[in-house]
Amino acid sequence: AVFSPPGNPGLRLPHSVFAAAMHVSFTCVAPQSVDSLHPRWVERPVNRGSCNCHPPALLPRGHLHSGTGDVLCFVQQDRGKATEAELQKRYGSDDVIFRQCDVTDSKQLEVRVVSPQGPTHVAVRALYHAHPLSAPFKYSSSLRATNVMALQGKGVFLTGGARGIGRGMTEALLSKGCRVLFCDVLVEAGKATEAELQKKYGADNAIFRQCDVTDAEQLKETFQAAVTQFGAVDICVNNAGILHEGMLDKVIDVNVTGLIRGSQLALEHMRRDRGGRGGVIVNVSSIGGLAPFYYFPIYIATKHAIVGYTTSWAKNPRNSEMGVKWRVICPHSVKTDILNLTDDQVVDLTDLRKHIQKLKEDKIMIEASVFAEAFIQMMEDHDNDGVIFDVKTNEGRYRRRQIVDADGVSNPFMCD
Ligand SMILES: NC(=O)C1=CN([C@@H]2O[C@H](COP(=O)(O)OP(=O)(O)OC[C@H]3O[C@@H](n4cnc5c(N)ncnc54)[C@H](O)[C@@H]3O)[C@@H](O)[C@H]2O)C=CC1
Ligand SMILES: CCCCCC(=O)/C=C/C=C\C/C=C\C/C=C\CCCC(=O)O
Repeated sequence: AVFSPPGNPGLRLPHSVFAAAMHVSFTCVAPQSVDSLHPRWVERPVNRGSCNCHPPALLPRGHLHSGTGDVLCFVQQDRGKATEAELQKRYGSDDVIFRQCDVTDSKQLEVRVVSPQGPTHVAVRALYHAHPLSAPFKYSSSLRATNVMALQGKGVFLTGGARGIGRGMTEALLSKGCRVLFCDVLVEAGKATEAELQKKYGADNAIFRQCDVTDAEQLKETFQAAVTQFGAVDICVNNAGILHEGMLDKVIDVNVTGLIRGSQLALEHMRRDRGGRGGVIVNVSSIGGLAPFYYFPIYIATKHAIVGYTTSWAKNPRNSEMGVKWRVICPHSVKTDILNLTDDQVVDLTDLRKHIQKLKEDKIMIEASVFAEAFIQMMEDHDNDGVIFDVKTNEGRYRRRQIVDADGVSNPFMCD
């Protein structure tokens, strides 16, 4: 079942109704400028057996899927082999495979573009077609039976976005075509981030509002501002958090109460059974929400609370009726300002500093941008209820690790 879009008779796209019934997702990529005109793109046409068609060497790492076998085919044997070697080093030899194949030869395509991993993959018929406006243009259908959530055009509300992980996630979401209203108590940093992001993604798409998540009224107004701005909030990321063992009430107010209020606002707004259009609520916990660490017991307690709260909602049997998904993220260590700790903030700063130093030396501590890439993969991979993801250090990708419980925990996702 195929149709050709008006004005582009050479393109044959699968009919979406059939695609949904078969649990197969199809992607059509229409590069127009930078990447497509890059000389390497022209020289190295790629036909990936997954959902994008950019040359891998130019792709941000987060765009490459992991785990279940991407098959690349190139016409040129030597270039294909070099790319395979480069990608296998990064993603493992089972994950990326090169086959020489001319996609204009349908026999070759069917026979060669089959993963040796067998039955989970099927050969795809890819169409290779010169786009009249730019460089070679092609599309391929996905080898994977995953349900990809399109982020393009989604309205996002995110707390604690002026810097660090929140800023990283904001920028990553914008780069996927989301429109983000992010808030923070840090006005100067918030405005500076807003100015930078607006330059890149447009003034209507990246919006900063000053807001303290511990102030229920302010939080409600700021959430409402996002709804007004975007028409609806589809994704709510409760990320704001602090670490200070000397400030019991404040830490609980920000990390737990503020996050729960943010989740409640989002749930009420998104619920399909109450007129909303559904959505995803993402709460930022920590690896310290899953295990004890003696340096900051109060902080750890709040992060356990976040896991408990979010996973309890994730277990609600009415989630599909409400159209709301719950995600809890548990990073290990990400290079941000939260690391700039003073003596009164933790139990044993001298010892903790040694650990932090070691994490840096061992390259276990990751950049916020790398973390954000994996976050995007988690968001796009929409069939992942009950799955734990881990993020391989500084590789910016996640790997499905373990089904926790079929109807249980949504997505703790750990940077280990
Ligand atoms: N960096 C790391 O290694 C890890 C961080 N996390 C969590 O990630 C989240 C983000 O932290 P980072 O980016 O690392 O730290 P960060 O300190 O750079 O960012 C936190 C942001 O939240 C904002 N914020 C704090 N209190 C607020 C309030 N009352 N209202 C609104 N905004 C407020 C801060 O101003 C800041 O911009 C936090 O929830 C943190 O607990 C979790 C595990 C590891
Ligand atoms: C290992 C606890 C991680 C908690 C991460 C977190 O939510 C916030 C951390 C803020 C500052 C310190 C950052 C990282 C290092 C922390 C602990 C190192 C301990 C390593 C270990 O014992 O495995």
